[in-house]
Amino acid sequence: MNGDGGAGTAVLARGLGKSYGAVPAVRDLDLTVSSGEIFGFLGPNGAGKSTSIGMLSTLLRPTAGRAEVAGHDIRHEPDEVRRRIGLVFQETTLDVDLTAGQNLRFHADLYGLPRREGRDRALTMLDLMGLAERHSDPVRTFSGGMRRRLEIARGLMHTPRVLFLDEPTTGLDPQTRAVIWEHLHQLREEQGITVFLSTHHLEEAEHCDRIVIIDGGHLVAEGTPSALKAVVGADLVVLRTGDDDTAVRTIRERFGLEATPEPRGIGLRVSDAPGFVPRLCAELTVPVHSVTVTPPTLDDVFLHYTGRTIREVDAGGRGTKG
Ligand SMILES: Nc1ncnc2c1ncn2[C@@H]1O[C@H](COP(=O)(O)OP(=O)(O)OP(=O)(O)O)[C@@H](O)[C@H]1O
Repeated sequence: MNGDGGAGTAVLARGLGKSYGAVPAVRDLDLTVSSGEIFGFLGPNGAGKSTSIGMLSTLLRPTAGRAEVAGHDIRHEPDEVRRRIGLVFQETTLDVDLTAGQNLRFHADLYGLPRREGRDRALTMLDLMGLAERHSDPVRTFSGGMRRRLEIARGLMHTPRVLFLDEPTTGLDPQTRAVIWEHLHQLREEQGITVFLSTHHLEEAEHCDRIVIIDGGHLVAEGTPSALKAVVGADLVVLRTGDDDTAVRTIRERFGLEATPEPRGIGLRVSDAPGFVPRLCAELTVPVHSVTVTPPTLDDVFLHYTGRTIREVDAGGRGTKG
């Protein structure tokens, strides 16, 4: 290891940034990712996720700061970094006229793997990604999920220490996403590889050991998904009653809490919903048709730090705060 990250550090960034002309896309990024972690970059469209992965994978030149990946400096030792990383992009880069095995062997040739080693590694990686029996089939016959798994298999051909995945399950249905995640978890177990991914899917971020939340090029929060949600701390309780006005008044008078209108009733945030709901129901004098308790989500965390939800930002285009 060349820098101050230590032997167990896979990715280290200090003050890393990139501007496109006068437009800052990523600002002052500090990161430490441990070897073997599944680490996620969560943020809405335009937050700076692809730019960050581009810099760490040596495809984009930073305009500020420094970073090391697998122990090598991204600016001064880009070849050393490239040898040790795998990359899976948002857009497919497979040759659909070739078979799965040919796509992988082509990659092995690019990395100078001996023929036999390339063939063996291709079989092992196809097996790991659940594609062994499709080895000799042309990629044009593959579903979207199979293509994505094949791209991951290809990214692993040269035994990288860090695998970068830019939005690995975008455009795939929930069931296919779940299959890909099974394979990513298995990959980490069996190969001890560091997985570094970007996503704007909240469910995807939940799979990560640790995430950073990025917005407008800034890191706004960092931690395990559960620790981040614990900061928000409060469950959402939604009530559907026979008389919402009376219910709101009772909640204010008895508990000093302010319930607000929700799409399906009235809602309030409390830190211990399982303990609170029975007391609430005992105090209410109006009919209660339903009570729903929702623990905090990562979108609540995003809202907590930025004042907007990821869904809102994505729906409104490439917005940034302010
Ligand atoms: N080549 C470029 N030239 C100018 N501006 C760019 C370029 N690439 C990205 N940007 C801008 O930099 C900011 C960050 O973009 P980036 O693609 O890194 O975000 P992202 O979080 O990956 O979003 P997405 O998921 O939509 O790709 C955005 O405001 C974007 O418009």
